[in-house]
Amino acid sequence: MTGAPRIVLLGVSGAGKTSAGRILAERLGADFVDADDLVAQEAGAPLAELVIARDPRLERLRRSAARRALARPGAVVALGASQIEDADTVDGIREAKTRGAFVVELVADTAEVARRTGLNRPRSVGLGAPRAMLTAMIAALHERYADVADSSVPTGGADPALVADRVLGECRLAGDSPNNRD
Ligand SMILES: Nc1ncnc2c1ncn2[C@@H]1O[C@H](COP(=O)(O)OP(=O)(O)O)[C@@H](O)[C@H]1O
Ligand SMILES: O=C(O)C1=C[C@@H](OP(=O)(O)O)[C@@H](O)[C@H](O)C1
Ligand SMILES: [Mg+2]
Repeated sequence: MTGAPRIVLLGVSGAGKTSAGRILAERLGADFVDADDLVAQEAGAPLAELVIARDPRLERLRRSAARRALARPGAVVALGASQIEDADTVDGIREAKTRGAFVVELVADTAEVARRTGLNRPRSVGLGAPRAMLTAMIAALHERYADVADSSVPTGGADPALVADRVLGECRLAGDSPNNRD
């Protein structure tokens, strides 16, 4: 088709974008591009290190990584959770949609995200109310994802392979035939 990714996955950290994205790409015989990996490659350092150090290059690196990922024809692309807060990246997602990309939000609730990311273990209360903050963060990001996504897929109680099936099902319902596209 037109130089756009086939599928763009959005969702909070722990929604399962990377896990389901790899499976989807394998099923479609497509490349999987995780924007976070492009950042790490470009910076020559693991992303977590850059985040913890509040590296001043991070915003620019993440923006350009999102643009490069969104320019990969036929790929399955995962963006980092908070990249939806960057206006240029949202423009890039909307442009990719006009070129044929199908955008899906993977949805996971607080309990699921907490379990998957290890935040459900006992921890210091000195941080305030991490569970309430996580819930608020998930709700705020969901508003933004929903604003650009063509579809959303629940991930609770479903393993990544089933999540990948559901994403493909949504593509087909929307009239897209990812297995048949070149
Ligand atoms: N559908 C799922 N069910 C249960 N655990 C999952 C699921 N998807 C991902 N996970 C687990 O949750 C964690 C975060 O998954 P990941 O794919 O890295 O999410 P994201 O890229 O959205 O942050 C990993 O430990 C992964 O094994
Ligand atoms: O966008 C974010 O806030 C981040 C998302 C994480 O990736 P996932 O969304 O794949 O978990 C990881 O890049 C980093 O810890 C920061
Ligand atoms: Mg990821």
